[in-house]
Amino acid sequence: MARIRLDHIRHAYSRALGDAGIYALREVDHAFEDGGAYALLGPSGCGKTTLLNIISGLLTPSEGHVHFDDRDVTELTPEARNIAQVFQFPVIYDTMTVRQNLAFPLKNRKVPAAEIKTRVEDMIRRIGLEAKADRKARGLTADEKQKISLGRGLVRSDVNAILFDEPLTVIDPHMKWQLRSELKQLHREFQMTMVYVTHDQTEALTFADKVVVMYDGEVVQIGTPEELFERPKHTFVGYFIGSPGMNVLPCRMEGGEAVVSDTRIALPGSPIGFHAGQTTELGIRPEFVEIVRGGDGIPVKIEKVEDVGSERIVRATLSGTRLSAIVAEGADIPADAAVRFAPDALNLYADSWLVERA
Ligand SMILES: Nc1ncnc2c1ncn2[C@@H]1O[C@H](COP(=O)(O)OP(=O)(O)OP(=O)(O)O)[C@@H](O)[C@H]1O
Repeated sequence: MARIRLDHIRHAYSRALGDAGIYALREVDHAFEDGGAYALLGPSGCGKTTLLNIISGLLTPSEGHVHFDDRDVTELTPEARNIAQVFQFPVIYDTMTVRQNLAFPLKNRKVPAAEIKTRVEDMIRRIGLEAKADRKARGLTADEKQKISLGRGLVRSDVNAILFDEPLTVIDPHMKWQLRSELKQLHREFQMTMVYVTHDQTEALTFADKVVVMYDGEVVQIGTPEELFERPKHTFVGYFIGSPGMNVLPCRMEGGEAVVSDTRIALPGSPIGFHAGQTTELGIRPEFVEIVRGGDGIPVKIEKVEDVGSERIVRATLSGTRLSAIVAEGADIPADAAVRFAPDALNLYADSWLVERA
């Protein structure tokens, strides 16, 4: 396994696009530590696949360098980089059996026969295909074929990293959870460097120790699921992670306090590093918005209340800005409602970036 360092990577898909300033990756400067489980998370088109293909060697970046440990691999082919890759759709040999498919990458690398047998049998069990081990892949379902693909990626122990590009898209929803747990287990046992691309936050947050959130060709935050939830570095992260996402309320700053709709809100600590002229916003997660009687907080207009199991989501507007609150089932929602915010859960943003506090 290896530490993967992306050194000032930029990528445009053609010279003309680059000349026009259209970059699929605008600037990525980041390291994936050896043995880490990372998810690359972001909306469609933000550059996740581009970044993954630059790591694997399917693409050469327009600018910057890729290092595996101390070695510059920017110009090396995927084979020479010794990477295992699992794509969205199965990449397997249809005429081989499940067992042969799994053994193939090991035979290719001249692994001793006894070791191949042990590894292949272990992998067959992990992907739950014991009953079909001697069946040709051709007759299997899309779901089962993708499990073989996953198995082929995971069966080798000598790879520098394993890269997954939305690998569970074709998997039946009830199997997704099981396979994700299996991946996590394998990571715990063998500490492989894994990079997992997804646009699904549940998938990212349950798989990864560190989530790399991408937006518009850039990495906007790298953090643990808790860090992304509690201190989103960019309003996009707050909005994208969580359900519903973080509320973002326009505010103006006066004497160190935020003013939202004529109500002054004291912020914990003193904001540092922002200056007058920047657009300021307050971020607050719906979990930390309390619904109170009018007069006890900032007045809001309740638009809708949704029941979601043991809690309710209150959709409201505050001076025209949409705001959500999560309240307990059976909690009082007065007609003349107002909101209060948990002070420690407030984050201030300037031009969409988190303002640190002293
Ligand atoms: N071969 C290509 N030629 C030109 N532009 C491309 C090419 N492949 C991707 N792009 C563009 O590069 C940007 C990033 O695409 P990329 O596929 O990396 O995003 P993504 O985050 O993986 O999206 P998705 O989740 O939809 O796969 C997009 O604007 C896309 O249209």
